[in-house]
Amino acid sequence: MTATKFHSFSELVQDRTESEPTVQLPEAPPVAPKLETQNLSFYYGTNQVLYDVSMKIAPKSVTALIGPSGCGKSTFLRTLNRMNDLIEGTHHTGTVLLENIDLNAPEIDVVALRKRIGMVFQKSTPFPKSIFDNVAFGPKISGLRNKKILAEIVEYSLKQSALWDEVKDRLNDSALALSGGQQQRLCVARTLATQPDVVLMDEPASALDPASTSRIEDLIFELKKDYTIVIVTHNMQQAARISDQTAFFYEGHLIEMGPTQELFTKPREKQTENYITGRFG
Ligand SMILES: Nc1ncnc2c1ncn2[C@@H]1O[C@H](COP(=O)(O)OP(=O)(O)OP(=O)(O)O)[C@@H](O)[C@H]1O
Repeated sequence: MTATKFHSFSELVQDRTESEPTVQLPEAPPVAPKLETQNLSFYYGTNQVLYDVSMKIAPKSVTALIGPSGCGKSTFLRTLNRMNDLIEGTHHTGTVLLENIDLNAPEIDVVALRKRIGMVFQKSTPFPKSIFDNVAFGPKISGLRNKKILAEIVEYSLKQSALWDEVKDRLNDSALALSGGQQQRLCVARTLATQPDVVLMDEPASALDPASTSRIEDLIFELKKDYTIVIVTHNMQQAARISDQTAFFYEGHLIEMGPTQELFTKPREKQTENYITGRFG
């Protein structure tokens, strides 16, 4: 009887590689980014506030932008749907791409662009109109007049923004009678009514009480099934709770970006670590 020869694990691996050619599994195809910035710099007059920011944002994900006050998070967010165009004396260098299309190319229709990349602001700003008319506003100014379709869009958008059950019996009441948290969800509905693929949110919960904040966070989590979401937040716990990836900005530079859990537990850069451990900011 021949004695069995025991191998160490590394020998076994070696034996195997020597005797059989290894089969390379094909790599999973990379997901094309929904949005991408390449070497994006931004200036208010001569004041440069973003420096060579290159970022890729995956579709149907939540990306949180964090960093101390004044580091350029909101400015960066606004470059993603050209909201900065509305501020006089600004300019940028570098490129912003939506599905590989240059957003700043001369042929881009900015109004159409802002429908595809909608925005929700820090303070909810419903119009002094009915709940229905607030949500129907975008489709109406796009020329939609069919009442049945408008009603469907309003219902769909209010359902997606988790407000429908609370308002379905009073769609003709003034939007200004809603609570702060409801008004913010109404503003989300108003944005969704224009059927965007991307929703940008600039501190959407900062003016809300904890219960309303939690509803907005749940809503963001639900919305990422259908939309790509980029959110500016001062609240690191919020970023950790709701985002798939987090980007840390400091003094206009993108210091680090990665999967949220990794960035919060194993930051690669010292500045990120100092910020998330509360040493500054
Ligand atoms: N409209 C503007 N005109 C001139 N400078 C501006 C304007 N908006 C922002 N800035 C400047 O650009 C820099 C970045 O501001 P930004 O608001 O993008 O930062 P932030 O990280 O979002 O800050 P915060 O967290 O306080 O909102 C700051 O120095 C700010 O003063």
